[in-house]
Amino acid sequence: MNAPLAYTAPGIEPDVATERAPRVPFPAARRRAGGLVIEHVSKSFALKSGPLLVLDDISLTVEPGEFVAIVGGSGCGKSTLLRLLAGLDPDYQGRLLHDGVPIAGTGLQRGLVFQDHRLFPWLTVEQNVGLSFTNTSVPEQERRERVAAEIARVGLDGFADAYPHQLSGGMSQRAAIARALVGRPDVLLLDEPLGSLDALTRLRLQQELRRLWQDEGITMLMVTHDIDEAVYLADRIVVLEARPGRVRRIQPVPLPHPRQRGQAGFVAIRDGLHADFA
Ligand SMILES: Nc1ncnc2c1ncn2[C@@H]1O[C@H](COP(=O)(O)OP(=O)(O)OP(=O)(O)O)[C@@H](O)[C@H]1O
Repeated sequence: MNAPLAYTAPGIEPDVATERAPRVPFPAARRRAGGLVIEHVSKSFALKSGPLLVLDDISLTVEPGEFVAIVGGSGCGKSTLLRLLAGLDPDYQGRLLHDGVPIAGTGLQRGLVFQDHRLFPWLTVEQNVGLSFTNTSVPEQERRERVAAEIARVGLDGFADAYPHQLSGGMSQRAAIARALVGRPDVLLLDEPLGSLDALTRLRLQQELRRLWQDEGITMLMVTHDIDEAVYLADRIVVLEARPGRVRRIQPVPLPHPRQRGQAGFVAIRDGLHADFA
């Protein structure tokens, strides 16, 4: 079912838990959904000293099922752009469309994962994941089944009743990913989701994100500071420049998966991107 994994660093073991996890594919119709259009989007914040232009005329089309990474220096507006796409901030100029429909507010069809897991400490993994159903009409029985399936998908079987303080950093991020997946999104918006993890956990979760993307065809839009991670995962890498945030260039990554970090094509793209920030 899954493509064989490439373990690109010594010491990385196959993730047995997720390898064995039952796959509950999302409905096939979802696989043709998840297109995003960012059209001439600008965003300013009102500061005491005057307006701060953070995003300046950003345009980008993300195809359904595409994996796009966004890289750029600190403060160039990466998180701001993701918040707009999530529907968390309606105050911007331009147009944002999800499958042709203007984005207005948050919704289960766009899952959001942050750098910090943002799990509620007083709720179990199961309860945290189930929170996505708040204010929805999904029946109780279906909620329970979908929560259990997503917990299994991210390899947290046996931890449904655990509290966040009983989880490692990587496990907490898996729970956060399960919470985003339980709504069966066609787009995942990932804001540095692996940024707080140790290097080995990070490599493993990169593999799992790739597998999730390949299995489910979810559109992925991921902000990352890690150029290596962007080249490992993305179809295209959007390089933003700062003050104000603008698209400097878009780097395609036409390499087959699973990608080998030592491969000449990989190294050439990575080095080219590093030069952008030299
Ligand atoms: N709510 C806000 N009010 C005022 N300014 C803000 C607000 N949110 C973000 N900013 C400013 O907008 C700019 C872009 O912030 P943003 O968090 O989007 O950048 P980023 O590229 O994600 O940065 P980093 O890589 O450091 O996380 C920064 O100058 C920040 O100070």
